[in-house]
Amino acid sequence: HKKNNNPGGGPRTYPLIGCFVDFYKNRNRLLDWYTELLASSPTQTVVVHRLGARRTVLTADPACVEHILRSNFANYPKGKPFTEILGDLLGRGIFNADGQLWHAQRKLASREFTTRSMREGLITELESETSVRLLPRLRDASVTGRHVDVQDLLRRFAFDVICQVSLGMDPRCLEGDPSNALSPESELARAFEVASAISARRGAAPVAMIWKLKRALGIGTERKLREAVSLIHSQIMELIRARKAEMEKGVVERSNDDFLTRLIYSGQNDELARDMVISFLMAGRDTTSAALTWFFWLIARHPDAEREIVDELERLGGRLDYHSIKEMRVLEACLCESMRLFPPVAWDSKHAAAADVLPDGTRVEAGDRVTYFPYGMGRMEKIWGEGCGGFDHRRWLEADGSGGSVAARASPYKFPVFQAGPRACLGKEMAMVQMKYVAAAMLWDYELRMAEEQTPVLVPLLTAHMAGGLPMVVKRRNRSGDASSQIKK
Ligand code: HEM
Repeated sequence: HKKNNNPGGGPRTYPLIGCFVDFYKNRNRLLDWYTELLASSPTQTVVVHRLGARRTVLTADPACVEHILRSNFANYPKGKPFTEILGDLLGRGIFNADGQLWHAQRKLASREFTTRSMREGLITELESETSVRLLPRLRDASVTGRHVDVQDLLRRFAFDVICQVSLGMDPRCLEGDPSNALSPESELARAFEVASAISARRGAAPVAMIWKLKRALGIGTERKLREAVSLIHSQIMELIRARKAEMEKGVVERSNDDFLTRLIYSGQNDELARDMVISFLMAGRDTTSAALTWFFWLIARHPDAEREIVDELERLGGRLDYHSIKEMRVLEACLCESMRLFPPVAWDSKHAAAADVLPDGTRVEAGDRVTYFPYGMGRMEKIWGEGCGGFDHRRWLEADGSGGSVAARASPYKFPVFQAGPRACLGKEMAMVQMKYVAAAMLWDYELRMAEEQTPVLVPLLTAHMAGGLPMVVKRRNRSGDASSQIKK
């Protein structure tokens, strides 16, 4: 049932029925199955036709990825099939917009990400969230011996931070006992959880008609989605109203660190401001926590790499200021290596506006879904060499000497975990700073080991979720010549 219908050495095509059977057989290991298909394709691209589903071109070829994301960017918008799926939650926000609407928001948001106040606001927020909430949790666990679900901890942490940075509001997800009821603010976190999980399931549904029908009838998961979205909308609108009132009273400064306040000052209409911050929350919420969850799992299995990270932190005097964070090269290499193997966004799709031919000869038809696949690319021997399925952070350090960023060392088209080209992730620098800060703070004081030997399963929801969480045992670290275990700021 598999035929190479491109005698010039182009990609294999997987036609209707055979593929459907294979798809069903591999439904619980789709990422690895697609990786195998791509590795055996002559050009690391495959075309998948599945009964009832849109024709999909899936590629792990850096030249094709560059073509889609940069050279012929205009032909590969997200497209209606994508924006429809997330539209109820994200509205017209940057994450879900194409064309002029996207371009205008991109310009506005890019300015925000380069401001010093954003950077300073982030570091201040990381300092307090880490010292007041995160580290005390680990200290308790090290004393009581209770296991900690590191994935849950990191997700709560990330939600608190992104809400502070984007909304100037603290949902207190990581506060108090984890078994306690959520604060009213973190009802927002729960609503986001529900809305993004149901939206992700819409994307994975074999036939779009079914969720559309359920939406029209207002039943089942679609009703839950509508309720969650309505809670998110009303909480953020309420926040906008309150912020405006504070502004009128002169209680809030124009230079406030959060994105929402600056959007209001710039004269955005309320609905667009709401949609923009929702996109930021979506983009910044589960991505860093997904990356760090897989990082901690890998590091627990590679004590040599962990030792090198801690040695580097000791050389930097345990400092966590912006400058020291930039200097953490071994840590950055370990983070890049774990994102190579477990990218937070495992795959990402565009929809072709017009017919096209990719650099490897694959023909694209108008309306095709065209997907680049960071998960498969990280495991392609043609890209990373033999044995690339294993963790080896040194591959990122070998070319060192330039003093530049470790992450910048691989072409973004070969390592598109933050996407690449005009629509590349706006939060990349912020994410790297945050992940380095959190990993350094945790590893400086604590050793984290698996509570039980497990081979975790990656569930590619909107981000790479670890099924069942990551239960870990926490032990206080004995550092060489350790006088003080406090983080210096
Ligand atoms: C490890 C962490 C992160 C990873 C791997 C990551 C990855 C990505 C990817 C793959 C995209 C493209 C998605 C698409 O177009 O479908 C994206 C877009 C975006 N990311 Fe990130 N991201 C991370 C963290 C963040 C953070 C912390 C923020 C801050 C709010 C952020 C803000 C954005 C924004 C605003 C976009 C939309 C850009 C546009 O459409 O022009 N990201 N990110």
